[in-house]
Amino acid sequence: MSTGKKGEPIIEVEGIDTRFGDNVIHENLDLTVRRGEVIGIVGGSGTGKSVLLRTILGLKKPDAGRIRVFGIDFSTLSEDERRLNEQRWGVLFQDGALFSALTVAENVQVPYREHLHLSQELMDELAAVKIAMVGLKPEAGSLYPSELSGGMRKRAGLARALALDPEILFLDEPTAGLDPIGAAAFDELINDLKETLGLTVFLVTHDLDTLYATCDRIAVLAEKHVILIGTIEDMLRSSHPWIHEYFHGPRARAAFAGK
Ligand SMILES: Nc1ncnc2c1ncn2[C@@H]1O[C@H](COP(=O)(O)OP(=O)(O)OP(=O)(O)O)[C@@H](O)[C@H]1O
Repeated sequence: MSTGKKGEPIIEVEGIDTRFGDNVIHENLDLTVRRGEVIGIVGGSGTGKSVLLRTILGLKKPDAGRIRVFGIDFSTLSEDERRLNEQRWGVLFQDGALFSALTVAENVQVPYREHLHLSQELMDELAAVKIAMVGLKPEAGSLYPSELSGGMRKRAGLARALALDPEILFLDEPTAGLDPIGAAAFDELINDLKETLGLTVFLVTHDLDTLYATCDRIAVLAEKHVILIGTIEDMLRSSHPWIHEYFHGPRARAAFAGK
């Protein structure tokens, strides 16, 4: 569901500092994400990609600076207003974070139970739609997470992230642990969802194929802030040592070969 204009700022991070004790993760970090784009967040291990995602979601409070999502500074909202607006985004954490004691359909229904008052029949119908939307067969709804492959678990997690028709989808390493065919299928799914639902996608990834296949823009985290934001072409032109190594290294050449 898209309620704003494509291209308008949907996530605005202004001058944030983030610390754990003396460990400074972000310093004066700026980032603007536009409605309707898929933005890939890349950077070396430990540069604070996941922490940035968690900070935008309000799970970690920045030590300085301001964050607005949908034009709203969530830190100024009451608990009720915050919960209401949080329904406007969906999150797929790295491990899928499914409840192991619940079936796929029950997992997808968790946000309905949490935020809405719907009949069981309606929740079953809505969950079936989301399960179909992520390319799982209807039978998958009655399976438990332990009965799913890694790729199916990611899709099930995605179905739950999409349960409340979010405007923004946050994905943390969605293709990690998938084989190349499963990862490519997941990339295609992200593109389909972006096209059909007009979603904005905030994607933390190391996967060069995913970057190439799905991202409109890429933001590179290094030296405690976003050092470059732009298209793949902008990345390829950069002479920054890490960016050059990452986008011109042997794995990059393989990912971009023939494209
Ligand atoms: N809860 C926490 N308490 C203390 N330090 C933390 C916590 N979470 C993250 N950190 C530290 O923040 C830094 C950035 O971590 P983060 O997980 O964001 O990195 P990343 O860029 O996502 O790395 P990777 O690519 O390896 O997943 C690391 O030095 C990490 O040790």
